[in-house]
Amino acid sequence: MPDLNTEQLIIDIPGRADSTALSLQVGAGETWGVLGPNGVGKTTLLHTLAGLRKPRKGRVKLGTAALASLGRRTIARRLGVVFQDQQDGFPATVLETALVGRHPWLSPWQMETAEDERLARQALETLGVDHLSGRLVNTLSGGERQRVAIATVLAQSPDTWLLDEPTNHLDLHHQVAVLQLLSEQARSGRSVFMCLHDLNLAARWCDHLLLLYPNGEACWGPTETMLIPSALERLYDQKLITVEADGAPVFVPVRG
Ligand SMILES: Nc1ncnc2c1ncn2[C@@H]1O[C@H](COP(=O)(O)OP(=O)(O)OP(=O)(O)O)[C@@H](O)[C@H]1O
Repeated sequence: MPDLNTEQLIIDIPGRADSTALSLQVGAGETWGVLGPNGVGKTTLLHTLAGLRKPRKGRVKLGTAALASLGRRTIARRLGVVFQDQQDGFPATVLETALVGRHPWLSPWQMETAEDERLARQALETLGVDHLSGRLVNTLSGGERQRVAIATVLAQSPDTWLLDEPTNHLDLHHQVAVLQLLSEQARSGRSVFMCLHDLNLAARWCDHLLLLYPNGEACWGPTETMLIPSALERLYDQKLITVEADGAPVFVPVRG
């Protein structure tokens, strides 16, 4: 039984014709990458999968249940979302922010317990931002904020992770550390579905890819079947050179 699936899903982008209907089955243990050029609808898709936007057609299901039939708390226990450039509504410390990840597991008006704090601190430590726990999030660097956002979802402990550009703002070491963490989450039976701009990171870390083309076409499947240089060149309107490194293809843009 896939954790997250879509049935003939068409996302709603105002003023744009219907794109290819997406019937995706994101299984437990799988890591999916969504690739496509700017403005193609990656974020809109992620928001639709999170239940934050209504599909134009079709539906999203969590397990056997239609997402639209589930309450926000149930969804929040099962789906964790890392948004692109998350803006904080009010000033909060790093620890308070990570504790928000525990809220779906509390009953209304219940205060966080010592165990919630332990889990939040542990998540901050995993992302290497525990030394910042007393700092206001709005004083952090872009990469530090991104790691706090990921730690918050780690503290939430959902079955399914949805991430919009999780490597944004991260240096190379932290990009790899975050992708490694997401792979470990998948290995422990969770599912991971993320938008990525870096084709090579996606090729290396994702076992499934969804390609969204500007003309509304889409295709998806196991990564090795999606890494066809001509298809990737058409995706980005960019000539590529393919080389092999560490037993896997690496795509380098042609200069000029
Ligand atoms: N509320 C809205 N009203 C009108 N158009 C919108 C709205 N929200 C998004 N769009 C448009 O929908 C399209 C898809 O946007 P989306 O953010 O999903 O793209 P994306 O693939 O994530 O892009 P990027 O790679 O630049 O992050 C864009 O052309 C965007 O301008």
